[in-house]
Amino acid sequence: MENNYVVIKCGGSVFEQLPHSFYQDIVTIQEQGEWYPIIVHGGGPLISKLLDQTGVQSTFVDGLRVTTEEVLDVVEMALSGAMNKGIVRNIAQLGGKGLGISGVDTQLLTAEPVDPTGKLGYVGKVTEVNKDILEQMASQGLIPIISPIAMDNYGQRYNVNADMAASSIAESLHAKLCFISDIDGIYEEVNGEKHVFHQLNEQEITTLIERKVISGGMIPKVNAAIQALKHHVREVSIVNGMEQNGLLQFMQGKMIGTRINLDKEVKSI
Ligand SMILES: Nc1ncnc2c1ncn2[C@@H]1O[C@H](COP(=O)(O)OP(=O)(O)O)[C@@H](O)[C@H]1O
Ligand SMILES: CC(=O)N[C@@H](CCC(=O)OP(=O)(O)O)C(=O)O
Repeated sequence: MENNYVVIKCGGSVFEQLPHSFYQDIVTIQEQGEWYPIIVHGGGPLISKLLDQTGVQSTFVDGLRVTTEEVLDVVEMALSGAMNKGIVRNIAQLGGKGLGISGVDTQLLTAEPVDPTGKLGYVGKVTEVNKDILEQMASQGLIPIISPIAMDNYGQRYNVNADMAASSIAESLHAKLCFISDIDGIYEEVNGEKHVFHQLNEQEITTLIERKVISGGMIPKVNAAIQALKHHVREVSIVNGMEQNGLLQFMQGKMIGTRINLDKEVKSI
């Protein structure tokens, strides 16, 4: 029988504001034993801050950071260093056993360039996940905390968007996937007021991207969600990390944030 995994993607947008209860929810899920939590984190704002401090400009194409070797150094330092170990510490303070690794360790994530013409530089997309190592960690009561740096077979590093890394990992484990971000869900502004969509399907998402209602960092997130649902991921939602017990509500199947579906109907899981 297949194990039950939940991949929790923790966005850099919300990292600084995450309440204590967010980490407690993860430790609780792990202790209850029915689901194995796996954390994948971003850290876009920290990378941008460090690049600013070193005088290197960041440019984004459809939410993906154009990445030179110089940018890669900063990305790896920020993600596999400060961000990763910060989350490990927060989990440890609650008695959880977080093990922080990047996609480079144990060749967890193999990647190739997203854009073969080279316009995005060293931005990778995951071609293979070494899921055995995640299964071993989970079975030993460890919570994997993954920084989305990947490597190809020649040792070249890649900067992988954390939403895309989370979706590839969730696909390999046929997991549930929860994107923790800084918004109550995908919204549209109508007369200056934010209207949150509780559910969206692929067609609706395509229209919202064309209408530029969905933009920036939300583009890789929704594309990763759709990709995941097409490849064995059981359920995908975008949830505000500041929502008290938002993650537990997601696990209980409650309607929270924006639930993404391939078609109109919500499938029963
Ligand atoms: N339609 C939309 N609904 C909600 N957020 C959106 C939308 N379009 C763009 N965004 C932006 O996407 C951001 C979340 O993506 P991102 O900054 O990559 O966050 P994270 O670090 O959590 O992955 C929101 O803070 C918001 O600025
Ligand atoms: C290729 C690419 O864009 N990589 C991202 C990796 C970090 C990330 O995805 O962080 P968030 O989850 O906070 O957005 C970046 O360089 O910002």
